[in-house]
Amino acid sequence: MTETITKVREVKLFINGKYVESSANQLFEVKNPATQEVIAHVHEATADDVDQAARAAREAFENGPWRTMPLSERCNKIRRMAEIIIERKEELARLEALDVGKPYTVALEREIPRAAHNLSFFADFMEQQGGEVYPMEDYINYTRYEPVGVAGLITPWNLPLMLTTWKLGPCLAAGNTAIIKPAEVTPLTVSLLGEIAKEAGIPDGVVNVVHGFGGGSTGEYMTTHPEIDLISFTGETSTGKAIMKNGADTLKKVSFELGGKAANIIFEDADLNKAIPVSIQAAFMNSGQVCLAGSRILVQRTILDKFLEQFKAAAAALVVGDPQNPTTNMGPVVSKEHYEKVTSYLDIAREENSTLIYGGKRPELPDYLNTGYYLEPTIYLQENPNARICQEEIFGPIVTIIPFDTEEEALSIANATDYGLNGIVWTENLTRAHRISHKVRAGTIWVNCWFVRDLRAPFGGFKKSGVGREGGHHSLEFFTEAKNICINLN
Ligand SMILES: NC(=O)C1=CN([C@@H]2O[C@H](COP(=O)(O)OP(=O)(O)OC[C@H]3O[C@@H](n4cnc5c(N)ncnc54)[C@H](O)[C@@H]3O)[C@@H](O)[C@H]2O)C=CC1
Ligand SMILES: O=C(O)/C=C/C=C(\O)C(=O)O
Repeated sequence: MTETITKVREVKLFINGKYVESSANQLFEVKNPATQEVIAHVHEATADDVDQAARAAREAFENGPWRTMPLSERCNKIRRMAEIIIERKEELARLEALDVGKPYTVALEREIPRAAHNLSFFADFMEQQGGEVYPMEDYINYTRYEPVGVAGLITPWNLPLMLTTWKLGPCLAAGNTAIIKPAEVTPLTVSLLGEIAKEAGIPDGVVNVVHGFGGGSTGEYMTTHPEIDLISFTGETSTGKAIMKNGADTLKKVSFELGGKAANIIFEDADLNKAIPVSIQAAFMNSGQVCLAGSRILVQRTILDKFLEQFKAAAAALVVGDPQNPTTNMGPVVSKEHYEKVTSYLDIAREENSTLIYGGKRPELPDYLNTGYYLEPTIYLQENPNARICQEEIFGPIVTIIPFDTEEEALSIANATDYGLNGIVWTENLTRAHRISHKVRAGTIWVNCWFVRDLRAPFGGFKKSGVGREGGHHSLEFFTEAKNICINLN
């Protein structure tokens, strides 16, 4: 292993253009999920530190040049951030693989480029925005979209740099200043965003990064701080509820992208040559730690045996191993706590009389990975769509296949969930594709594909999968205040 991988880093806060230490000298450890080795000592932001960050961000917003500089200048600096991310992409991908346990190749080829694109996309998109004009007989109204102020961006551990920049891009393009808090288990790549912003010429105080935990720690200090105007959050549904409650006293604007339990519906006329490999990705990409995962596979009974045979063979072909190895398809799950949660579903599945089709135990691995949080890609068959493994977000490499007979039954199972982030449909019948897409209650429906993203499109969840939408003008609306100006023409 290279020195970049094995060294233990000290990760500091980034406030007002400088790396600073925790004011209470509180540090916590971060471990490599593939080996349990300590990889970082991270400074935890106290209430005072969050206050410092909020003051710096407020000062940069009110009195700094950021929100008033020419739009092209602001957007050029954001695009420069994107370029720096690409210039540092191998380093960032190594860190993401080390911290999250995701395959290096996936981070390098997919997530880090997407992180850069999140920034450059919103810089370009912002520059293309027009306005609204409402003429009256003797008056004319026109609208301006002005930045809201100081934004708190709280992100999860599954796609750290990608999900943080997905919020940071529109936040900065609209002229806000930001305080970012990555998840405590995966702070490494996001901890570099402050210095990347500074190198790109973004003024001090505009991008601040704090580290720490959620309730009773940094996350809560942010959601209750009066100088933070809005919170954009991605993570668990119950955390979204806590943030909403904590943000109520200061009337924060909130946007939440929360959990999911997507139905991946495979009709008998599906092209299995396409459906199987994509469904494998949808089930096991990032060890199933994706809110968009197709974790409930609804298969029409007429093709069930064929599907099971091919799906099982494809799962068995996945290479589970060292995330840093370029041939690895699947690494460990992110942490001990999460491993315990995910593997508890093996017992639950057994108690619910689910049929184990594949996996269900630790894979055989080289000795140095023996302490890693590994689970084989695991497939269950379950006839009862109300079983816990069919209803709860496991967020790990466990997928459940649920048979159905008719289209109506498939729809009813697909919608019988508290979540509604996305759905997936496999059919060669165009009218059925549209019919099902209209009836599944979820924010994104992918037909004969999965995780295809156009950043202009709305992204977010129905029901308990979210509040608000991200993407294109939806993101910009969240990060701006609309102002109407009415001019008397006489
Ligand atoms: N995108 C998604 O849908 C994700 C869902 N999850 C689900 O959530 C479960 C727990 O994972 P966690 O990382 O613990 O997710 P989480 O929702 O608790 O954490 C996400 C972020 O929110 C922060 N946070 C937690 N509590 C907070 C609070 N009260 N106030 C402010 N910030 C707070 C965390 O420090 C982290 O930065 C997973 O097992 C998985 O089921 C986890 C990550 C992403
Ligand atoms: O493509 C995106 O913007 C987001 C993808 C995935 C998540 O939000 C998630 O897994 O949390």
